Amino acid sequence: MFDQVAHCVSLRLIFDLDETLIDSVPSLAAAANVMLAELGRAPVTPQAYKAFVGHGMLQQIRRALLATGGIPDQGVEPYLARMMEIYGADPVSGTVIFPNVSDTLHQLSDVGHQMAVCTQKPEDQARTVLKSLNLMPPITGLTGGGTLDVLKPDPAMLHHAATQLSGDGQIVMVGDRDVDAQTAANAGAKFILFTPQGTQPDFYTDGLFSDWAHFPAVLATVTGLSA
Ligand SMILES: O=C(O)COP(=O)(O)O
Repeated sequence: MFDQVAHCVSLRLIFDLDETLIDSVPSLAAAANVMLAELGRAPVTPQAYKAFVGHGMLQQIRRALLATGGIPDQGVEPYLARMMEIYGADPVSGTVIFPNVSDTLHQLSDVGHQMAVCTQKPEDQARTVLKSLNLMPPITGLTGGGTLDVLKPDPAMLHHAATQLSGDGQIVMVGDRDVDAQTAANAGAKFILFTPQGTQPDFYTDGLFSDWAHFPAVLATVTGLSA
């Protein structure tokens, strides 16, 4: 399968992190539930928490508070700070890498493609997770929450991630949700959707896959490299 991309110019592949390369929802939900318990709130299930993810930690906590009784008088900020303390102390336990991610990324790197992550997750937390899962390298660039003063879908996030990689190879963004697709569209980049359940999206995508072992073939088709 890698023969399809073995003789091509170097692509710049920009990956979303949460729910694209890793399933971090159990660890995020566990940390949020510690914070919610301190506030006297009921816990949220990982399944419910999944819907809160995608727009950064501030939105996660805002949504968790709204779902469990509303925003307290103090506002979201103190609870965001507490979540950053709890989750930031250990963003690794309970987080798993999706099947075939590691092999696929190493093999894409071996044939010359360059890779960076573009995530809403705070940059230091993302770096800790990527290093602990032995994904950095082959991933060499990282743009996260706090790297810039904007988040996805601002195209500056994707541009920043791409400029961390050398060369001017075609940029392809890979993510799991609409905000990633919108980021790619705003930056004029191709977008490939990771959809582990095989769900059809209601937004535009240049390609999609549900198993990372199939990603190189989809990438080859989307970029025209299989021709
Ligand atoms: O922090 C989040 O809400 C999601 O981060 P992501 O951009 O890696 O999906």
